[in-house]
Amino acid sequence: MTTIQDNWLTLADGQKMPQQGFGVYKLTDPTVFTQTIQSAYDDGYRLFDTAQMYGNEADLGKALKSLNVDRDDYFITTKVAESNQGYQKAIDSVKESLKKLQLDYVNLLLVHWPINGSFFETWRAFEDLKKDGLTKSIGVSNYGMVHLQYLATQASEMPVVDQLECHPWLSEKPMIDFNKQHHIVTQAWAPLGRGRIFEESAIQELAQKYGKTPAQIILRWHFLNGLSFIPKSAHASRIKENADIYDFALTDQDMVQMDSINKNVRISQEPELVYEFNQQYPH
Ligand SMILES: NC(=O)C1=CN([C@@H]2O[C@H](COP(=O)(O)OP(=O)(O)OC[C@H]3O[C@@H](n4cnc5c(N)ncnc54)[C@H](OP(=O)(O)O)[C@@H]3O)[C@@H](O)[C@H]2O)C=CC1
Ligand SMILES: O=C(O)C(=O)[C@@H](O)[C@H](O)C(=O)CO
Repeated sequence: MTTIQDNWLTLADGQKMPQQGFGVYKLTDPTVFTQTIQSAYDDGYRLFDTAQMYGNEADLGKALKSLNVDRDDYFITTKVAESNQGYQKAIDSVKESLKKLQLDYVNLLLVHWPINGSFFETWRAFEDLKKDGLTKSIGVSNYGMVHLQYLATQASEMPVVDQLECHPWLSEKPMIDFNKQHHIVTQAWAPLGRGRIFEESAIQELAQKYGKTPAQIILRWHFLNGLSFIPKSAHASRIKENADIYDFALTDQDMVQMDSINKNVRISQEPELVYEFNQQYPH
C-alpha cells in the first residue's frame, strides 16, 4: 500500500512533483491559515498551490516557515496573474511573490491564464526566471491545444505542466491525451468539482461499494488517470479524508462508470480570455 507521500511524477525537465497537492484558493482567513497548512503537511501533502491572484502568498510563506522543515520537504507552485503578464512585469511580480513566500525559488511557476498581447514576452520571462534559478520548472494553466501549439512556434522550452479545470463533469480526455503526447503533465484544478458533483449516482454507487466518500472516489479516479490533482479544503477532517485514497482500487469497469459522467460542463467561469484568444489565433 502506498501513501500520498510515495506518489511523485517526473516532469519533462527532470524535476519531481508530488502527484497530489493541496490548493489554497479561497483559503483567506490568516488566523487559521498556518494551522490548515500544518494539518495538510501532517497528512502527507507536500505540494501547495497558490497564485498571485489568491492574495495569500504571504500567509503561505508564514505557514511554511512555521512548519520548520527543510526546503526540499515541500513543493510550491505559484501563478502569474493576468495583470502581471509581459516581460518585465512578470519578472518583477515573481520576485515580489518570492518575497511574500519567503522563498529563494518556487518549484513550479505557471502562467495563470493565456492572454493576448504579452503571450510570448511572458513566456520569455518564465524561461529567464528558470535560468536564473527563481523557479525549478515552468508551466501554464488554462491553456488549450491552440495556445500550446502557438507557444511552440517561439518557445525555447515548452511547459512541463498544464493546470486545467478537470473533474468528472469535465473529464478533458482529448486535452489530457494531447498533453501526454507532448510530455506535459495535466494537473486538475477543481478536481472535486468544488463539491457540487457528489450526488452523481455513479459516484454514490462506487462510494457505497468501497466504503469511501464521493470525494475519495473522485480523487482515486484522477490518480488512476495519471493526473496530478490539487483539492482544497479548509477543514482538517476533509483534508485527511482527501489524502486517504491509497488503500483501495477502482476496477477498469469502475473507471468506465466514472468516465461516463462527463458532460463537458464547467463549474467555474467560462474562460473568456481563452475564447478571445482562439478567435485571434484560430486552429
Ligand atoms: N489554475 C486555475 O485557474 C485554478 C486553480 N485552482 C487551484 O485548484 C485548487 C482546487 O480547486 P477548488 O476550486 O478549490 O475546488 P475543489 O474541487 O478542490 O473543491 C473545493 C471545495 O470542495 C469542498 N471539499 C473539499 N473536500 C471535501 C470533502 N472531502 N467533502 C466535501 N467537500 C469537500 C471544499 O469545502 P471546504 O473548504 O469547506 O472543506 C470546497 O468548497 C484551488 O484551491 C487552487 O489552488 C482553482 C481554480 C482555478
Ligand atoms: O482560482 C483560480 O486560480 C482562478 O483562476 C479563479 O479565478 C477561478 O477561475 C474561479 O473560480 C473564478 O470564479
